[in-house]
Amino acid sequence: MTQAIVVKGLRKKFGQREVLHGLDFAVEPGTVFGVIGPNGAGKTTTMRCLLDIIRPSGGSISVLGEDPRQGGTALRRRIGYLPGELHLENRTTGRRMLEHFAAISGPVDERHVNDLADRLQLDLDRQTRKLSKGNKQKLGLLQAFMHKPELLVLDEPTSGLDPLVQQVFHAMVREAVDGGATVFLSSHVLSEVQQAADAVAILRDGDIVTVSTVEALRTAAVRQLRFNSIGTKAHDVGALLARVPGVAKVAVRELPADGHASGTVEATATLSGHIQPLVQELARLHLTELVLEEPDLEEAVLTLYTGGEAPPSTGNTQRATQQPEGAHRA
Ligand SMILES: Nc1ncnc2c1ncn2[C@@H]1O[C@H](COP(=O)(O)OP(=O)(O)OP(=O)(O)O)[C@@H](O)[C@H]1O
Repeated sequence: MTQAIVVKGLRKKFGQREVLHGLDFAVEPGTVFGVIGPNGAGKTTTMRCLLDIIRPSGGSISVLGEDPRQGGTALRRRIGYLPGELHLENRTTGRRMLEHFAAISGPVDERHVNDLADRLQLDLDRQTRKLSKGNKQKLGLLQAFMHKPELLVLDEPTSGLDPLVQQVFHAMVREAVDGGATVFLSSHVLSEVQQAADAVAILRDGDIVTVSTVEALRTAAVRQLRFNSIGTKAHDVGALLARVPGVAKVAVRELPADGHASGTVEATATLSGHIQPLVQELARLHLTELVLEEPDLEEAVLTLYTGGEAPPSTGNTQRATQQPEGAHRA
């Protein structure tokens, strides 16, 4: 099947300043692809190129099998777009505004619009100028989803939404994907995309640092490990931990007898990578306590933003994108 989006060597200059330095990525149809990166990384610029709102300075783009520069209105109708900053006409209602968008985007089932408005708890008959930031965002989402497009391009879709409405949004994304649509969304925080995305591209200063699954990020992230064991010398526990791949910062000590079984050894360490080798080694010990914390994915991504080592890319991703050659820059 044709990939929903293929981007090769995408460059964009504003004046003399290049802000996208040759992006490569591909998005499989029927998947959710998240782009995360700090402010100014180039997420919005990439999306605008996909929609032919701005023209690339180099490279090639294919969206739903077409060059956006050639696709015109027919291609645009197949796409639902939520811009980062939605400009609303002030003297109108949400409903009027949606009618105006529907005239551009093609036939829209009114019952579907009302259903989405109900789920998002959005009053379509209010004046748009009276809408709060969150309600404006809901209106933006509604205009992106209402014509059931094949591709949704969503710039920071959960921005300004409260947690309950974010859940509604995630359900809408799942339903769209179940119906065969592809979703390309951006965020500056991982927690917003990790729930929805099959694959995540991390963008930093106009370069893709890595394309990875959330699962791969989780595996690469650092977890804190702490356990107590009895019947083994501290030295032996230290030696055992040293054999486990991905274990670092090992500290072992024998605890004083008060409050603990005599000969209790406390160990702390960090683990990055797979858990199984650690579990195998720990099975040799007599543990009385064990804590392996959830990995801090935000921390893992921050490391990538600031120039740390990239996690393994998704050569093995089934539903999501392949790692295109040249896209990996550690
Ligand atoms: N029209 C423009 N003219 C000049 N520079 C621009 C223009 N649009 C974007 N830029 C610059 O391009 C870079 C990337 O901006 P972009 O808006 O794509 O980043 P972003 O990742 O979407 O960030 P944010 O989360 O803040 O929206 C920034 O340095 C920005 O200042």
